[in-house]
Amino acid sequence: MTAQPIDGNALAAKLRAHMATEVAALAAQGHTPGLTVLLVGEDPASQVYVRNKVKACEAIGMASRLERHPADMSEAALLARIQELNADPSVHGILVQLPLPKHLNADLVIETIAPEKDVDGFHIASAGALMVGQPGFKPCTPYGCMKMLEDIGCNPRGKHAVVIGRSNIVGKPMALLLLQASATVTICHSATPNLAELARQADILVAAVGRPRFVTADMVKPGAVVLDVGINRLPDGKLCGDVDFDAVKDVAGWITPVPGGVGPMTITMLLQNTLEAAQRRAST
Ligand SMILES: Nc1nc(=O)c2c([nH]1)NC[C@@H]1CN(c3ccc(C(=O)N[C@@H](CCC(=O)O)C(=O)O)cc3)C=[N+]21
Repeated sequence: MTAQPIDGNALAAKLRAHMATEVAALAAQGHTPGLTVLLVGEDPASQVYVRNKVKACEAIGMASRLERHPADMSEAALLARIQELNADPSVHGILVQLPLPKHLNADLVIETIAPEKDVDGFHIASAGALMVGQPGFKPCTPYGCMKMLEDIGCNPRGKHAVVIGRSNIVGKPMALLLLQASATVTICHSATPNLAELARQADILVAAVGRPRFVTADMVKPGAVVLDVGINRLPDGKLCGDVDFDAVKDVAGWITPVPGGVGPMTITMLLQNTLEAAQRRAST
């Protein structure tokens, strides 16, 4: 059996084309959706990601601003800048690129973003809303994974979903979204003794571990949907997921590649959240 690839670039393009029409409608009313990305320091990977986000905004007609700040920016200055952006009506979404330099308290920085502009979905208010099923911004990577399931016609209801990883930005919100969609959810992590055995029971397997090719073919149930959230840079410079794609593709029913899978969907859902922030603002 050969798995069908889930083309994140194609789905992203389809969703972005639809969003572009909504952006144009808002712009015509004088509410061009605006995203401001704050980059502190010069981490080379962050530079690339941030540029991709800004380009993606511009491609669908959104206004995006990239603010670069020096690596030694003080916490007080960063918090003050976020407060200014909170008060700026032309800014609908604020994204502070992570990781931040060590001297900055990332939790405090994120909690300073106004929840209605938290398009990353990282604020405690967004996490809490997701936890109790109230409206709020969903973290972009798990949100994008849910869109991919929808696109291939995979309804999680009654399925066993296994999430490997328990981070606040992927594993935990992914599990909550799957639970909300009525899956039976298992979360595995580094202290799970029978991780391979649990993974093998998954109808939907989400790998968010951060270790290249962690999920091997023997950990996958034949026909399962495998979503690979990992973006690992190998010593040769190539990108590689958390799933051993070449082996797992012969077992799974569906599989996301890396690159070209979940990554482009993460950026797409950032655009979606920014669009929603602008729509809410325009209707008040
Ligand atoms: N506040 C904040 N929000 C984030 O969403 C955030 C962040 N900080 N810090 C860094 C990570 C990383 N991240 C990626 C998103 C898309 C791709 C992506 O589209 N990757 C392409 C490949 C790009 C390449 O070739 O390098 C793909 O998978 O096809 C990658 C990485 C968002 N992050």
